[in-house]
Amino acid sequence: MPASTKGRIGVLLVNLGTPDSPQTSDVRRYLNEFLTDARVIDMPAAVRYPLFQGLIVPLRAPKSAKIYQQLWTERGSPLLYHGLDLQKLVQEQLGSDYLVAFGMRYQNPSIEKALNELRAAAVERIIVLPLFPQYAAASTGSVQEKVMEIVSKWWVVPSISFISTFTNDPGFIATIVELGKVEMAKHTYDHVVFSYHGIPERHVLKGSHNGYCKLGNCCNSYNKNNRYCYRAQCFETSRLVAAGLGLSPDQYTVAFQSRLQSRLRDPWLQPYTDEILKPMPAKGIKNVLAFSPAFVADCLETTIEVGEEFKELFEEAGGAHWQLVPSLNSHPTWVKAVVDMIHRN
Ligand SMILES: C=CC1=C(C)c2cc3[nH]c(cc4nc(cc5[nH]c(cc1n2)c(C)c5CCC(=O)O)C(CCC(=O)O)=C4C)c(C)c3C=C
Ligand SMILES: [Fe+2]
Ligand SMILES: [Fe+2]
Repeated sequence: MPASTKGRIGVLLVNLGTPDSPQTSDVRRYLNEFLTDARVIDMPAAVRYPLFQGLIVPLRAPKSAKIYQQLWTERGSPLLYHGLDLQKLVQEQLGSDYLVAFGMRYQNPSIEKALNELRAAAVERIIVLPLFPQYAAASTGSVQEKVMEIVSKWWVVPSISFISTFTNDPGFIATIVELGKVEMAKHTYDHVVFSYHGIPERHVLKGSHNGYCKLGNCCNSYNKNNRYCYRAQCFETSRLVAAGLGLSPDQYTVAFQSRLQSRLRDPWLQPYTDEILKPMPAKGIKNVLAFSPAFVADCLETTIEVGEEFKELFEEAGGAHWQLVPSLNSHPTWVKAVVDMIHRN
């Protein structure tokens, strides 16, 4: 019998990143790394570095640090500890044929450290799962570029595969539906808002396959031509979750948050969440259930922006009840969905 070359399969789970602490200096270091990434700020380096490292980050870091201080817990940043919990639970379910590592695109634990753990274990191949349900060049694409940059320097490069989108993954959708039903059992809602992290419209158009995507009705169906169109993916996730919750199209709105547009004067995906929620109470929509399906773990953009800032705006406009549905975090249905995605790969 020839000797078997079969080894463990490496799994790399990656999320975006977070500062090491909520102190301004750590937030500045994190934002400097994040906002000088050419996939996030797609300007020439000669403009990007002076504008962001020299001007925007120094102004933003103290304000962001205050928000991170609100978000921080005894276990640190939620994005980090939920990622580590997910890693542990997925490892337990996959068993010893697999080795699961966790890394962050920006700051710590770094992707390089996580990949080195897999390399030290001589894994047979590596499956990379960026924890962004909808593909965007600024999130998934950036993780892919970083992974390829690191492994391209290894003398021996094992087989590597990427799970680039899971926007319509049945287990992912089922978990959001389950979490939504828990909230709907506690309260009656007039309307549902799906609020996604925004990106500049330009980013969507740059990824348009043969000019298929024009930011119009083209994104209303999800097909082979717009598989990686961020806008079409956000609509697809929303449609599937709405179907799971038994909502008709007039019972929900898809919107986009977290724009940097005011400073860069660049249109981002619309409508903007903070703008659509203000007129709702005057139209009789007083109770809103909000989902954040671009994030698999609670973070600054969910807990603070959707859970607190939008709630405040909605109540100021006359709304009675604004409720954020928690993220998937380490929900058992989500852990199983990740395990299933790995097995299918
Ligand atoms: C869901 C995927 C994400 C995409 C796409 C994305 C694009 C993108 N983001 C910025 C600017 C900022 N994002 C910030 C925080 C942040 N972004 C994501 C995810 C995506 N970003 C997450 C998960 C988080 C939260 C991190 C946490 O620790 O909780 C921030 C920092 C927060 C702040 O200072 O307000 C900025 C800035 C751009 C410009 C962009 C695409 C072009
Ligand atoms: Fe972001
Ligand atoms: Fe599109």
